[in-house]
Amino acid sequence: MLTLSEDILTKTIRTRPDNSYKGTYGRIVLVGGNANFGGAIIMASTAAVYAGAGLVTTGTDTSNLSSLHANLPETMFVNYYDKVKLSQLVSDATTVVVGPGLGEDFHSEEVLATVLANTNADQTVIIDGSAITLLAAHKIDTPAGNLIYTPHEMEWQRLSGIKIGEQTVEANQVVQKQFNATIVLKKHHSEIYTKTDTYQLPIGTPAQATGGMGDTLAGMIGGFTAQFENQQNAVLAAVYTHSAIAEELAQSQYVVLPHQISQALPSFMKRYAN
Ligand SMILES: NC(=O)C1=CN([C@@H]2O[C@H](COP(=O)(O)OP(=O)(O)OC[C@H]3O[C@@H](n4cnc5c(N)ncnc54)[C@H](OP(=O)(O)O)[C@@H]3O)[C@@H](O)[C@H]2O)[C@@H](O)CC1
Ligand SMILES: Nc1ncnc2c1ncn2[C@@H]1O[C@H](COP(=O)(O)OP(=O)(O)O)[C@@H](O)[C@H]1O
Ligand SMILES: [Mg+2]
Repeated sequence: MLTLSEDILTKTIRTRPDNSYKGTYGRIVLVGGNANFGGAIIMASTAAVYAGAGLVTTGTDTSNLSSLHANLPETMFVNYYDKVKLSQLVSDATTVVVGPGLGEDFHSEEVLATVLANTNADQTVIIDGSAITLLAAHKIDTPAGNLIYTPHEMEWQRLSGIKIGEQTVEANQVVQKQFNATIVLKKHHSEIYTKTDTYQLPIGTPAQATGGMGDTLAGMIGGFTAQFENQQNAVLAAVYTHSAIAEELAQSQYVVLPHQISQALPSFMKRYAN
């Protein structure tokens, strides 16, 4: 197993060319946030915007609209039950994040099926939270293309069938190959299983153990993959950045709040851009 290092940041984060515009930095759609978990998709969308994604749209329950825009006026909104609009948005996107706060009921399942039915092989699709749990429980076709699953250990148990105590690198690699996808297995010192290599994140702090921290990571992976060309490096750099910012904040804070990671992103990324 390879150890991820700070080098991945300078390898990935690019100085923006003068002659560029918002379309240069990706069109990302984030789908999730039912009436109870609106915060999750707001945090994910915030992370995507603050990581620098060019055009961001949030597909969520209408009850989340005013808090979404009060927190994040940069994002656009679509009612995720509007099948026609959601399908169009997803097919026009470069990058899709689905799952944060989506919930697991019949309606959540329908929204997930609509999203996955409209993705295409040119896109990067990040599957997080409830979307992982739903895929583990129901027969929903997964699309071709660059799929990135971001499970915590219990979500990985549900999806892979490997019990938490038995999630060895070798066992996880076997399932990663069957999925032909990238797996970001989140825990203390998360592991990233790509199509070619396995990496371990050597940083991170229990100050990150708070609800919404993974939702924020999903949005960051979306923001990084939307902008940076090498998709594998973009995932690795997002995972590293998430915990590097947390470690910096934890030097003077007992707990690090997910939205604080997002707020620190523009200045943190500027330090590594080249
Ligand atoms: N503000 C919001 O809107 C928020 C919305 N959220 C959204 O909620 C949705 C559900 O996601 P979820 O992760 O909260 O619940 P679920 O998938 O049932 O997993 C929990 C179960 O797994 C177990 N477990 C074992 N190991 C574990 C590990 N390493 N890490 C974590 N859990 C571990 C754990 O064990 P226990 O804690 O009981 O010991 C428990 O039995 C999802 O869409 C998410 O985006 C949240 O982000 C919060 C903020
Ligand atoms: N003790 C810890 N050390 C390092 N990172 C942690 C620790 N606890 C949680 N994290 C990180 O916080 C995030 C939690 O993700 P997740 O469980 O999906 O949260 P949520 O769904 O509430 O947003 C992951 O990136 C995980 O690696
Ligand atoms: Mg989560």
